[in-house]
Amino acid sequence: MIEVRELTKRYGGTVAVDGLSFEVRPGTVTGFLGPNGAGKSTTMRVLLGLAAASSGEALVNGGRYAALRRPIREVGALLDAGAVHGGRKAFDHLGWIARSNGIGSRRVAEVLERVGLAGVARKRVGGFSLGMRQRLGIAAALLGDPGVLMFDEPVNGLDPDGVRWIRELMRALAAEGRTVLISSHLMSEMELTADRLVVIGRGRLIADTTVRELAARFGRGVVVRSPRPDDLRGVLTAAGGTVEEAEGTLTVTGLGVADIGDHAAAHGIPLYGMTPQAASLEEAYMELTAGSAEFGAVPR
Ligand SMILES: Nc1ncnc2c1ncn2[C@@H]1O[C@H](COP(=O)(O)OP(=O)(O)OP(=O)(O)O)[C@@H](O)[C@H]1O
Repeated sequence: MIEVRELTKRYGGTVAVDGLSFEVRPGTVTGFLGPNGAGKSTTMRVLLGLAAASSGEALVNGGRYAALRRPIREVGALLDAGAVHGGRKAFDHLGWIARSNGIGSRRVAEVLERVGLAGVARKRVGGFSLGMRQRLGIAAALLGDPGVLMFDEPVNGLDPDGVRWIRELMRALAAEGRTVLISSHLMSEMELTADRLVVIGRGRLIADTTVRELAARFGRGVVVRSPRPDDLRGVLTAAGGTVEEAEGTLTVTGLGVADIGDHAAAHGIPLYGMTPQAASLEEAYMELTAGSAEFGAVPR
């Protein structure tokens, strides 16, 4: 697991991270959200041993890493997908990392397959699109089959298919029991990907919560259409949502889009559509990070 306790990181006069505390548990995807310069990358870099804490702790599986001594069987990370030697072929790039960590080439083929790059394994990375580089970076993170994974802005620059692919991969990695921390600017993306949300601004914790809790506190409801509105209403009410009905259209508060989809699917109730709640959560996020809203940390 990942534990950040009262972490502060200063660069000269700049306080990049300011007394930050949060935890990421195994089997969950935690979305790490905050505007540019909020301190997300710095926090990950300290967790990975690439920068030293000024004070406080940033622990992975209870330990601290020294620079370049991070065991890739324990923790994998994608920090800067662009920073790959363009002259190398994808297979050789990963093969080199694998060899220096005593990992066989069979695993290289496996991770290339998992990220959908098996077909271009022998192509030079220099010709890869940003999306392909993100996939390659993720493959490198997965090489050691680690239990803890950190991805810094993995959806940056990806098209909708790429974004969907990342979302499914993150969910699958958490379902395998891994601890996943993923940073993003986009609440709309995290809403569908993350179980928990850690929102920071100016290096400080703003909210440590769930998508559901945030939707319940700030959401203006999700408009849902279904051929079986009465059944759906029963299911969503039992799940803790508040449902209002008007002319066969339900407005649900207290549950996020992903929750509603899951509950409907579990009961075999078809949905015609959900008006994306993302806009209202995005607004909530903007309010939060603008410092104009208060949000207490939610007990686990
Ligand atoms: N190596 C460094 N030297 C000096 N200042 C730094 C360094 N790294 C980060 N900072 C500063 O620390 C603050 C936090 O930056 P950080 O990159 O961690 O934020 P971020 O949330 O990851 O932002 P972004 O979304 O833009 O990547 C910023 O003010 C940044 O300028």
